[in-house]
Amino acid sequence: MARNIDGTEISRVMRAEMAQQVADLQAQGVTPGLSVVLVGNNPASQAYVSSKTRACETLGMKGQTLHLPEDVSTEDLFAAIDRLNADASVHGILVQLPLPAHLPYKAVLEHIHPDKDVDGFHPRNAGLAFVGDPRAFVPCTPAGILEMLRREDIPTRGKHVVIVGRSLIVSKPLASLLMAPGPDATVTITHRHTPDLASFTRQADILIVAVGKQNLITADMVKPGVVVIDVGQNRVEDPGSPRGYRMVGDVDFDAVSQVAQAITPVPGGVGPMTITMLLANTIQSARQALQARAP
Ligand SMILES: Nc1nc2c(c(=O)[nH]1)N[C@@H](CN(C=O)c1ccc(C(=O)N[C@@H](CCC(=O)O)C(=O)O)cc1)CN2
Repeated sequence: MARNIDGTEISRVMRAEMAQQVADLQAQGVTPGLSVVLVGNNPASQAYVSSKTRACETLGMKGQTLHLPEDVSTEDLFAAIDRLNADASVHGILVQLPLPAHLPYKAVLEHIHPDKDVDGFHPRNAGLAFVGDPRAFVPCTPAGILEMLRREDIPTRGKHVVIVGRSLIVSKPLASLLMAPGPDATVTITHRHTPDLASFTRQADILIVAVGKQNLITADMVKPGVVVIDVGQNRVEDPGSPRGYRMVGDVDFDAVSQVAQAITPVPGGVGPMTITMLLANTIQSARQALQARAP
């Protein structure tokens, strides 16, 4: 039976460490500030955004939401981002995704000043992360997965990591981080056009699944002793639960737990780590702003 990798508990420990880092910055006259831009009324996005600003406040950071209407124009959104780019009290800016279809999301993400891009989605940060430059803001979900593996003493050196999914915000940065010196993993990326997916997933020492499809990975698709990281966030109707739905990942958790060595649950695995790493990136940004101010 697999042991659970508890992202909520790892986050609790990390956030306690970060509260001290925030206090140290405040003693030097800087309170790390995060601004989250939310466009429209997507209920899941609203929930994630309020988790982010609440988490900031719990640590003594400033967390604010800029809520714009669903039909905001690209020009008005750019103008709002410009104001945040110019505001010295704002160290981190993020635009909550997904955006309404009329907005050009890549151009929007590129509009955020790279020094405040705590999501790490700006091409400058993606490039810096790709070449292993420590100034890069690393996207929060990949950074959180690496931190979980490190804190759980799960070795990556020489291990075969198979990633299912090829997204720009999770899989691609994760692959480059894992194959870098330090983690030293051998990485395979698979995606929807990979024939015979199971022939790849069965080779994995560490299997990372980031697709958004419930029960994509079943017990017969993994080898005994694998470590499974489930990035999926899928809503399943459940009239018996208080919200009328529950969250599940991409992995058939109960069945795969019988075979795996360790596994992240959904909820309570990768999700909380995403927000924790966002706090870490905002603190890093505030520190860099302070250093830039020094004579
Ligand atoms: N600008 C961004 N947009 C989006 C990102 C992102 O990193 N930056 N990621 C996702 C959403 N997301 C954060 O924004 C996020 C998703 C899920 C969780 C989480 O903790 N999930 C819980 C379950 C939630 C529930 O029960 O409703 C869990 O897994 O325990 C955190 C953050 C897309 N957009």
